[in-house]
Amino acid sequence: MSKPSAPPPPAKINLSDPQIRAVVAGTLQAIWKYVLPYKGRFILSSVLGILSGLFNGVMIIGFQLIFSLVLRGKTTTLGETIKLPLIGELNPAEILGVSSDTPVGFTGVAIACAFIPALIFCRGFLGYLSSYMQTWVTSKVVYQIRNDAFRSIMRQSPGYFNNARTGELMQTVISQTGVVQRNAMQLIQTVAQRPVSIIAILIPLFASDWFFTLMSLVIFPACLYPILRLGKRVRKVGAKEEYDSRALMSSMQESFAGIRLVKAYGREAHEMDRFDRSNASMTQNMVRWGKALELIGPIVETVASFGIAAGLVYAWSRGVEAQTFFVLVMALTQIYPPLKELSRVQLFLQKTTVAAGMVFEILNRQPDIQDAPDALAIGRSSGAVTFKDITFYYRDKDDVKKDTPAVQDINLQFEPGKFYALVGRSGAGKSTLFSLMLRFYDPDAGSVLLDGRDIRTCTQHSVRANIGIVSQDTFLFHDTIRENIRYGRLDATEAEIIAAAKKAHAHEFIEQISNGYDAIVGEGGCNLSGGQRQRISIARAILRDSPVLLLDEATSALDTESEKIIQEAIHTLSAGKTVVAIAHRLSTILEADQIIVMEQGRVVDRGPHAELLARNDIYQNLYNLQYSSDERRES
Ligand SMILES: Nc1ncnc2c1ncn2[C@@H]1O[C@H](COP(=O)(O)OP(=O)(O)OP(=O)(O)O)[C@@H](O)[C@H]1O
Repeated sequence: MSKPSAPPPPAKINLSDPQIRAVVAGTLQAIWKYVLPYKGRFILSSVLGILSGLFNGVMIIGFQLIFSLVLRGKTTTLGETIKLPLIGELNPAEILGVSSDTPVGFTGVAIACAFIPALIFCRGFLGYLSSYMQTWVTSKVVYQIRNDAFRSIMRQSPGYFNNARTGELMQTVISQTGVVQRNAMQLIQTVAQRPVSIIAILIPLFASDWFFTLMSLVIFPACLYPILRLGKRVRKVGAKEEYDSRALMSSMQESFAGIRLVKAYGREAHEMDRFDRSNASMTQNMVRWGKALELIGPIVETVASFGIAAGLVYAWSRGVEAQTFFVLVMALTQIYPPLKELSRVQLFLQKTTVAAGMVFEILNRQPDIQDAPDALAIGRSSGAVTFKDITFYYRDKDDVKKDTPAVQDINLQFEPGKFYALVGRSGAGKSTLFSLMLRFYDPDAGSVLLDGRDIRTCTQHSVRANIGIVSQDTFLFHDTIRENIRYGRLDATEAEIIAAAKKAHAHEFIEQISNGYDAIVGEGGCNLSGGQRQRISIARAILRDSPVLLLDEATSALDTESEKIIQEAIHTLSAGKTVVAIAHRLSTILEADQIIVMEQGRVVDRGPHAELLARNDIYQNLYNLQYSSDERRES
């Protein structure tokens, strides 16, 4: 197992670079497409957010009014005018229609003070509604993105999975979409609401005392320098975290998938070390990211506090009233959180872009094999398969052809209902012919025909519906035996499933194990023997009942009893079908209507066993190496 090789972290995001700006804009546009179906709620959440931002201004004016009524001392009367930002002078006695010498009194103070929780509640409730709506929208968006990402991966042709790492794909679908959600939401809140909050606070502040406000805010540019420097560090580490978590997921997935190998070789400690290295690196980066991110806040606040200290000196020199100063300072502290968040916009943008980049790379990836626009959905074929002048090269992950073709100049005709055995040394190209027949790859030259029709002109689904496969590496899902058999035809009835199991000689052993058809087979079918797994996969293929059957015989010899049962099951399965078998058993070869001998990607001979044995050196060698022991065993 190699070290996880996730792609290197993307280059840092510098928004002054037009190319990067285009990438960021593209990413946001792509996300926006997903938001569009929920634009009503999205707009509502933004409006609520803006309202809660605007409410900050109302709160400041309200507080100024309350403090003026309460903090002027016990002798204050309702007739004393109060100066409010934006509104100007106001006489409470006139408004309330009472005499100007009416004292504010305890009742007045109590009523005024009761407005404080009311104002705070209103702002909080508006904020809550807006956040809830945003969570709703972003959750729906991420739900859709996650589904589409999984669909896009499932649509990819098998060649893609030769180079992709399962753990990385899983991490992208699950974690990166989560990162997109969290950061995109933060981004929306920050960009849509925070400026409104800041402006809503600034307006009454300037109206109240423009000089004081201006002086207090002058120091903010001074904050920018350390923030920019820190932002740079965070960006670097933030990008690496995504890379690390992909490596971690990959390492974990490989350890679990290969658990039997790990145990058999006693490599638990080695795997733990491997995991620990990735985990330690990720943790270290997360701590660094958190440290840098959290430092930004205190730095902003510390620098801003100098402004407050200077403001106090100014208030003393200008004789600003205590209540006015109190409200001014309170309002200024209200500005800092949204300003702090605004200073993080670039960081959230960075994280969103990096994560969304990975997700959209999967979403936008076109499968190598696609149905033609006018592809025909064919029905049940007669089972005639033709390979016409086929040459095919495998490609590496950069889509570069290998030097030598896997198969070359292949001309074969498989007639309906006949049985063909493919023989040849390892690497001769037998499995590649199966892959081409299933259209896992398109040939570089020539064509595969089903009932005389080029399979590239048919939908992949309809072609594959005509082909069944029983392979030596039987895959069973971690589910019941029943569901594993039903996978061959999802609408099969219970009776059909049992009938298929009977034909596959699986019914007897299924009945004997506890829970029968409801027994869980374990991951990859680990609760069953190799022979039992084979029989379930044969039952699945029987249920599929396709006119063409591809058989990849197990290389490892099963015990004679199991082998006999499986042979019988395959016999039943093969009846009336075109069968192409990669033969590892002499009995299969002897039964074949035609044996096809392959060598280095070419068909070098074909014919019945006796003829080939008499005339073909390659076949003789193969026979002596591979099959003569079967003959001895059988005799
Ligand atoms: N996914 C792949 N990517 C690149 N090369 C491949 C791939 N699969 C097979 N090959 C190469 O193509 C050639 C034919 O391989 P193929 O698997 O078809 O042989 P085979 O006859 O089925 O062998 P075996 O009996 O061992 O399964 C070999 O040289 C092999 O290395």
